[in-house]
Amino acid sequence: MARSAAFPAMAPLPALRDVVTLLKPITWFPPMWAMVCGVLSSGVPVASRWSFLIAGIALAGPLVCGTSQAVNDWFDRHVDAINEPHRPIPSGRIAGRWGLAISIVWSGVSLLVAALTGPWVLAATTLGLACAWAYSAPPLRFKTSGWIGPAVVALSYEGLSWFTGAAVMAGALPSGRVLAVLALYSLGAHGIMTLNDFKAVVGDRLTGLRSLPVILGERRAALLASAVMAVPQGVVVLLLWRWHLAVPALAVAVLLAAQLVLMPRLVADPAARAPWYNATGVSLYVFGMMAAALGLGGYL
Ligand SMILES: C/C(=C\COP(=O)(O)OP(=O)(O)O)CCC[C@H](C)CCC[C@H](C)CCCC(C)C
Repeated sequence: MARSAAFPAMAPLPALRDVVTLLKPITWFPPMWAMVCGVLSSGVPVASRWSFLIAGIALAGPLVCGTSQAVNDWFDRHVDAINEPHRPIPSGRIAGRWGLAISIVWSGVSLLVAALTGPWVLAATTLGLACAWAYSAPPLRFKTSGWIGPAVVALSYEGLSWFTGAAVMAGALPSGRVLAVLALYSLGAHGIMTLNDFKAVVGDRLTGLRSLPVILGERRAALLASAVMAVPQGVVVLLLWRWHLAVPALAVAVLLAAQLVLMPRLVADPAARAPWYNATGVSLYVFGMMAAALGLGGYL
């Protein structure tokens, strides 16, 4: 008997190279960096907690962030067929339901590593995975909202990673100063996440995704994203200065001033220049995060 729809042929095993592409290593950097910022901002010597540091960085990057990318590509496979047809799932390199299977297995591996690392990390990982699935998967699919989607990513990428790094090192709730700075950088990251939406405006409009560039128009969304990135950093400068952390305050101020110089170029043509701004302005932003963390931890 020929294979029927009731007994479909098993899709071929994906190549390792395509699985790694699906997990998008380039996206792992922000949460790994935020985790390190959290660790340093706690002021607890890193040498005393090496094993946590390695597990925490692996969870923030390849494991939980990697899972979030696989989940996203699985549930976005129809829109990606328009916007990004070369990706592993729409191109057919990861065929059948392998995209979903990889998302589930990688979630399980993340939970296992987190459980072996400790209760704080397990709680943070569970929350991170819940955000990862809710961001892309129905019924919540937060990414369809231009406000809630970037907020969930910003809070989990920057805030949750920084919080976990600081909380585990200190073995307690981080200080009010650390919480204030991580909250401000999470808020600013909302603007960074909006930059990600300029490349997909056509497909998003066609498929009803209400990203900020779709609902506000590209120029107004770029202006808003610039303000959302800049204002929290300005508040960080004032707070650091108030706490007598003059060197980090000055460092963050100089890095912010350089971003303000770059922003008009972004606003002039956001669709074309968002990748350029990601490489320049956003890099300055993340160096500012590190300067603030080093200041809070007493290193600067
Ligand atoms: C998939 C994500 C962003 C990209 O979305 P978009 O649809 O615009 O994608 P494309 O441009 O590629 O089409 C990220 C979703 C992130 C998620 C909400 C949560 C991730 C959690 C963190 C990595 C936190 C880790 C915490 C740690 C303590 C374990």
